Amino acid sequence: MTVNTPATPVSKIDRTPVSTPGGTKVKEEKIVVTVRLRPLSRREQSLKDQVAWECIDDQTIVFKPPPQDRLLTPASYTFDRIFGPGSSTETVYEGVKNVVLSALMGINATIFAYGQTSSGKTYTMRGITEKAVNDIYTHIMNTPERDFTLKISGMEIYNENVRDLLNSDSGRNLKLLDDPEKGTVVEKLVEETANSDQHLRHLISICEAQRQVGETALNDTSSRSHQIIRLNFVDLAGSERASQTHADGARLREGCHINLSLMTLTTVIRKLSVGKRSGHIPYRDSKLTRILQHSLGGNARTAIICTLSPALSHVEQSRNTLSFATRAKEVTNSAQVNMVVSDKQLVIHLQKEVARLEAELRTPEPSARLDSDALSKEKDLKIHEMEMEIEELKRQRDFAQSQLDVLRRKIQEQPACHASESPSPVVKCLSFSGPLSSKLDGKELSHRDKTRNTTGRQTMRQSSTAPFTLMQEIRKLEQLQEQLGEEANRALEVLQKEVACHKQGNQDAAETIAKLQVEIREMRAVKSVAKQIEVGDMAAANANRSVGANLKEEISRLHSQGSTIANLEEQLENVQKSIDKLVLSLPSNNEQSNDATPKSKGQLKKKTLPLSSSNSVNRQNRIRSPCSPLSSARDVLESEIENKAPECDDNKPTEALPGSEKVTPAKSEDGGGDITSREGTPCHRRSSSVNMRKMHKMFQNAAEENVRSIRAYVTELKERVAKLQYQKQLLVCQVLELEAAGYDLDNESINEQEPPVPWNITFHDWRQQIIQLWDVCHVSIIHRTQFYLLFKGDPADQIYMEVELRRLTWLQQHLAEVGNASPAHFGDEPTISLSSSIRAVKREREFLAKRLMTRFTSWERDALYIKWDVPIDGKQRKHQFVNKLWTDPHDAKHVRESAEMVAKLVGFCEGGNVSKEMFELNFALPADKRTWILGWNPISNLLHL
Ligand SMILES: Nc1ncnc2c1ncn2[C@@H]1O[C@H](COP(=O)(O)OP(=O)(O)OP(=O)(O)O)[C@@H](O)[C@H]1O
Repeated sequence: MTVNTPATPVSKIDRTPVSTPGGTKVKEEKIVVTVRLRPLSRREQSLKDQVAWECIDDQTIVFKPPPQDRLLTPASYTFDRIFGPGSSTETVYEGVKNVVLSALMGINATIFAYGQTSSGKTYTMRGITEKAVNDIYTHIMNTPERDFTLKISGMEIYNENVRDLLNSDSGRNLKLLDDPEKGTVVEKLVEETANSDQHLRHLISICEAQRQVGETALNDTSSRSHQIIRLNFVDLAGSERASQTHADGARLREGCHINLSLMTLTTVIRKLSVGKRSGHIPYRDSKLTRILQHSLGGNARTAIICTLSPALSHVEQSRNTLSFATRAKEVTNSAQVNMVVSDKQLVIHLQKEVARLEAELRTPEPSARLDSDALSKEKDLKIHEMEMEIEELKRQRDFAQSQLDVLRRKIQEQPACHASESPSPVVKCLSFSGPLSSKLDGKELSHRDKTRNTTGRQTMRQSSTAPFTLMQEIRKLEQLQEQLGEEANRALEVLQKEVACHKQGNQDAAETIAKLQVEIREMRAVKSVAKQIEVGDMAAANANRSVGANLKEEISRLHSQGSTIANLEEQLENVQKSIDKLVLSLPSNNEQSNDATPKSKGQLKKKTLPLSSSNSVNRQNRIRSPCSPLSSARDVLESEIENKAPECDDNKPTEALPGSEKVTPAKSEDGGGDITSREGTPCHRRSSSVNMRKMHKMFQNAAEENVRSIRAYVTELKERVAKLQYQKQLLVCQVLELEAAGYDLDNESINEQEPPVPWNITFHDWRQQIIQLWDVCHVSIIHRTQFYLLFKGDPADQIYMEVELRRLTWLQQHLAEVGNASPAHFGDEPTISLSSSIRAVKREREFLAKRLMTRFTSWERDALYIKWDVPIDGKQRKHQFVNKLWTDPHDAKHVRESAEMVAKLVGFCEGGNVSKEMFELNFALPADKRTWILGWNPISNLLHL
């Protein structure tokens, strides 16, 4: 519920304090956070769910796990007020009443309910609204000396579209505009004047009736949109898990939007809770946070009512809600009295304002200077914002990764039979089937190695999960993938708008733009196909069939999706290329230099480099996703190995970029032409002193800059989609291996599992196996070097280690089968034989010998020969030297030193400029033997050996 004081725009008062009877003192205060625990619902009771929460006093709520759930730890939380299952809505209202009533003193006030679906938000907000209307009208009646005009507007945000609840004819997607005076406004939103409390109630009931409501498994009348009644009453849609709501089709899509905007709300709250050092606050990432901006850390008093279900089955969601509430407690708002002025005061104030504007018009120069200062500040701000955005993206990625690790650990700790409802982590399990040859090319794995191998495999098999857990994993990953898809769509929408802006007055780029638009359209088409497949199949999988049968279906379904997703990646790649081309072809790059100090040719060239907002982003742009058939990693590797000057110089200062001077383009939500300012930036006064030409140029620069940031975003998305796809593939392989190992997929019973082996032990075990397999399979020594230096035991690397071990084991088996026979063929492509591998390694050594001559001085070489026991007067010492590298897999020191030496020779910096993701993991199912054998990028090809 948000109550804005009518009449004077808030932002104006923010900038220009006037003396008012209430004063303009800014009062800093924390958001009021209360929690309401509802009783067990009938549905929960019928499912024999248990109460897991207890309100031990007015401010403390405690999680009490039932005795049988020993793994769950008790926890206690404290808030401004806690309302137990027996509390009436009237009592809950008392907890927030002060905030509501402050609206009558001229202060913006917002009350909103937050909680998972079916936790009681609508139930609570209805009551709060009713009570607030009563109190507001009581106050109006008791203050006859003043005239009150009460206006009401109602909107809902449904699937990121804003809809007017009081005017159903206004269309399904109202635009959000950045009004320099009022902040974010919803275009064409109807404001009705309420004549009486009855009329107000009637208008509120119209809003209620218009709102999107749908049935889910958890709530028969689940709100599918966020409702904001500006008077205003905010009722958010609840966060939800598809696994629990059994949502599919439209419901699932709604759920994604709901979760996305709630995620942004959470991010905003989290950042605000850290205080000033949190930097950029991503209000603009969702319409909900954009509209509620004033209520979140701004000029408003805000109360949040967090609603909880007491059920044990929802404990995780309840904990999330409470952690949101804990963060929210730390957020400080700066509420101030907006406007309680008499007409006389208003006239005086307006006269002063007119005088000030007249003075400004008479002296245009200083004001122009002011503008330019403001612009330069904005430029810095924009750069800072972008850096923060990148930080945030990285944080999200790391967070996802750490979540994955936590889940992994959890599943290892839990007996698999507990995994039925809770989300299951991706469990890495390897179980090898089929006979493995231990004899290759005269090299035998020692008895110790064989034992170790067996132990390792047993360990991996013990950590195998039950099939149904794997299936849940697949589902979860698919949901994540769909969310990413939605994000990609949003990025593309923004991109399309930017492209539309470029169209004007940028004829050279017209062709590229047209192509880009076609690509964007195509990409959307691909995505929707992918989505249809997913949604349709998820519904099918919901049928109550045996887990084994479902798993098999999942596998064939994932197979059928493979090409669609590859297509999607390809399209993303194309979009990215076109953006690059577009940026390169922008005429303003040259125009801008006319304005500034003349620059050298080299500097001008740098200006056309694609995207250089940060080193890491640039690097990502050069990275191909791990499981993609396309690879730009190849380019990276080439440039690094050959020490070519890279095309993009990450370290160049951003001053070289066009568009670093910042004014956010004047545009509305759909790319229209209003002149606007960005949130958090000072508003621009319209003044005759503004140099239109300069403005135009700045707008164009800002638009270009946006295109660049979108490009970075697309890159990030691409990487995330790829990783997800990769994890999915891994799961499928696990299922196949379970099957191959004779696991009865139709039988859900799970063998007793032994305690999990700590990752560091597993890591050393796997790495040793990998090193030995490299040796017996004669794997590229450059590849060994890269791999060895990159993967040093970080739990996040488990997936790479696993794939490598899996691939090498297969390769070992394959080489044992083909032996020294001439290369077998799969289709038209020759595959690897032992002799071809040996030849390839030999060529690599020759290449390294050459590098030895160019990379080291003769003095350094002599020192190396002594260290590596190469006779000082021997022949072909360089060859003798390189032939000693990577020859003893059992000597850890030798392995490490070999890796370091090869890294120096080829120019890899340890842990530095080589990214893990650059490994082109053509992770294919064992059935597709060709790609499986080729596995990692055949590095010798890159070196043209
Ligand atoms: N405090 C309460 N006491 C009794 N019943 C409640 C309480 N809170 C909620 N309920 C009941 O629980 C059900 C779900 O509540 P409600 O629709 O308000 O949830 P919600 O959080 O708004 O869900 P959604 O996000 O799906 O819209 C309703 O039937 C409602 O009547």
